[in-house]
Amino acid sequence: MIESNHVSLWNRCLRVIRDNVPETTYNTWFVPIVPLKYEDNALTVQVPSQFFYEFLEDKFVELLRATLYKEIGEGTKLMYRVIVDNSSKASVDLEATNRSTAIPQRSIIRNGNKAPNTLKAPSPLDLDPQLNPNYNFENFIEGYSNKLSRTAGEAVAVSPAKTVFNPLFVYGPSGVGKTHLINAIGTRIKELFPDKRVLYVSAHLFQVQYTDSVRSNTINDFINFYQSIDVLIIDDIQEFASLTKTQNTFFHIFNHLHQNGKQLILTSDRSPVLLQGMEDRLLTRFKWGLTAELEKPNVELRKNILKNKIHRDGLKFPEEVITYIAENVNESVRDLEGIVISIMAHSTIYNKEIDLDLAERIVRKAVKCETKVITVEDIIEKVCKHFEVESSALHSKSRKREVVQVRQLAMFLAKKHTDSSSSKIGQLIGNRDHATVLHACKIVQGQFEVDKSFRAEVEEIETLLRRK
Ligand SMILES: Nc1ncnc2c1ncn2[C@@H]1O[C@H](COP(=O)(O)OP(=O)(O)OP(=O)(O)O)[C@@H](O)[C@H]1O
Repeated sequence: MIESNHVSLWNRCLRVIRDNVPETTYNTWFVPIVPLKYEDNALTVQVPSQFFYEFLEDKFVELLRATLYKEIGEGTKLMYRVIVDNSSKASVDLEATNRSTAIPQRSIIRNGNKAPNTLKAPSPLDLDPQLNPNYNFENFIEGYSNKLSRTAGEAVAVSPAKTVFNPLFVYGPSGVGKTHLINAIGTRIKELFPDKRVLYVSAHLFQVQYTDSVRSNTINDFINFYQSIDVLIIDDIQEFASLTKTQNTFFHIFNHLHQNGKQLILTSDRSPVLLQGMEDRLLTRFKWGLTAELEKPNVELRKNILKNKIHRDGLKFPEEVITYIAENVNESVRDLEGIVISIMAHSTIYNKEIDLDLAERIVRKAVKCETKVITVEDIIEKVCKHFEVESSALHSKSRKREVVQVRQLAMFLAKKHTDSSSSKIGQLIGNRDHATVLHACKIVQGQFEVDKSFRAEVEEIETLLRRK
């Protein structure tokens, strides 16, 4: 077999494949494959993304193997060149059917995000920063909801510990990109300053390491190790809540690093004001630098994130499908990504075009099964618990300010999250009439618009309401 005819070999294979899979599957998964070479009994093909490669390996490995054996010869190997970065066209080569061992190292780095196995300070080049390189600034799409955090993050990345953003405290609900952003900052710092000792660690892992070090009597090593870091990135700091000893140790590490001109980057699912169970001296320090909120992305940002993801994965979705998903999947970016994968899988397995109909069915199912039905009773319970007011007070005639405010908030949330009419809501909350409910909604809406910390409190209650 002459080596230059890889294109004609692949075309022969395509003819066989076309006869064996539905048309949409063929167009989606096989047309974008580009044959690159045939050498040493191996055909190398280029695929547009890691996702693409994994999908082929998962669903069509047998078909591909049988086709290659038939058209090219027994034992022919299939090699993939997987594009991992669309802009630079960076790629990795992988062998077919060897996925578990062949996945590029960069994509499994995070799975091995284990405790540094030596808590003695290794040199910067030996220290694995535990960053996820797939989370970088290039693929962190900017929008109104993340502009402040992103801009501050870029400033910190260029001049770690030299800006006033120290610590940089990023907070926001689940799935809005906190982990992505802080990894992007760490990765950029490592690119600009390879000698800096950068470390990403989840608060959970920090806590586990701390407990281990107490148990094994190596607490000094633990502290020394963390005090040797130049840029310490801790994710989900809210997990330290109520862990007094961990907080105490972290307090000393924080002070040491801050005093010695090192950068701290922290994330939390809520703002410092709402971090209950955290020592005041830590909370004060969290506010020394910049406290930046990552809000839920708006429709426009969701659309851009979707487009970017679809493009990076080498896929094609009609514009109206993208718009539909962006408008209807609005909780977290993670949900958007799940929907894309689901649509691709359905389209392939059931041989359906990717169209509005398919998207609607999948989104409806996903959104429905994740949405908990919220009742007026749930709302009363959560609101009363949050503000430490007896629910009996809500139903009483009390006109005490704090009771009135809690009652009004419960009415507002009931109007927003249930299908009950204003009269029904009034009846269930303090036996009031519908005009009182409408008035309450207006008052709360007004406060919601001007008072950021009130808004944060309400959002926290809403998160609890949605949780199953
Ligand atoms: N602006 C963005 N651009 C591109 N991708 C984004 C953006 N925001 C979030 N994502 C993607 O959404 C997914 C969830 O983001 P991430 O894990 O950073 O959220 P999080 O806020 O840390 O959530 P959690 O608190 O649950 O850990 C990731 O795959 C991330 O890449």
